[in-house]
Amino acid sequence: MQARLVRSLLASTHGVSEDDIAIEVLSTGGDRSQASNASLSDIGGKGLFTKEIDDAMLSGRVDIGVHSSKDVATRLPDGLALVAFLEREDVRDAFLSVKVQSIDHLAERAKFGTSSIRRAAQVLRQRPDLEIVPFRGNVGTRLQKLIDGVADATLLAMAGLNRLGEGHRATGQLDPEIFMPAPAQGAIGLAVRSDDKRMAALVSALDHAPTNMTITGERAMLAILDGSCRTPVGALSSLANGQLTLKGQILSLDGQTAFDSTASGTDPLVVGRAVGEDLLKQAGTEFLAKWAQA
Ligand SMILES: NCc1[nH]cc(CCC(=O)O)c1CC(=O)O
Repeated sequence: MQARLVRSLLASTHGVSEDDIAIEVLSTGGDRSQASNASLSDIGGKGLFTKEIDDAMLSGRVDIGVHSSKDVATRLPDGLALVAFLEREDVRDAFLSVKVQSIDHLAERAKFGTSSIRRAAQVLRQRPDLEIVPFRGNVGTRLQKLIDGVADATLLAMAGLNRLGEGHRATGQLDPEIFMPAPAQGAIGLAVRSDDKRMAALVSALDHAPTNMTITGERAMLAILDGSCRTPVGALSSLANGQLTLKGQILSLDGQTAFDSTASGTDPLVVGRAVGEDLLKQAGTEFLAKWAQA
């Protein structure tokens, strides 16, 4: 579990005992709605996986929020701040099937299980014939659904599988240039109360600077798109010589139309905003209105 990793890093970095750091496990709306067939954006979108943790932080019950960065809204509730990111894991999505080795090998009109509008659009872009079926639940439930034939294949974040020790369940990994990961996928983010300087200092010591740069860029891109765009979004970052190169993509829900943009630079906020603005400009208001999630 990711909170245990954070506790062990905090203890070793600051020379304190793990026993002095208590873990409070809070179930969020996103965890509870796992049996539902609704897509995440139907249930409550961003904030769904963080609300209970945000509330516990604001009330002072907990001091550090441990999140999957991709589940954290681009604007945190007032009084909270993301101050550190652990080294990013594998950013790719994994392909899982008990029948075939890759998307290309799926039979005509096979059932593809995903409740993610990004994954559905990306899959349909490659294979418009496939039937997308809602697919939720924990990893074990999803694997059982594949065995039961509820779907012929699905996609999951490689990072999530690895953290559960289930990386071997992946049939393969998707090319992230084609199946662009969700912005901020694969990185654990740590939040503190904005006025808690002491906790911010303790937590910031765990920050992995290159990860911080890529996540900051991707979240800046998403912040631009969030306001005016409810279509699927993908992002892919790379770092070289202190320069961030960020590729972004937005897609129509049916995957038939996609817009891509790339920018590079040393300031991730500038790079991220540039990619976001360019995507909005390319897509135009008509596209954005047509493919807005209801
Ligand atoms: N939407 C749920 C969610 N939030 C973060 C991860 C994976 C771990 C990560 O990206 O850090 C997942 C599961 C998935 O997309 O397969």
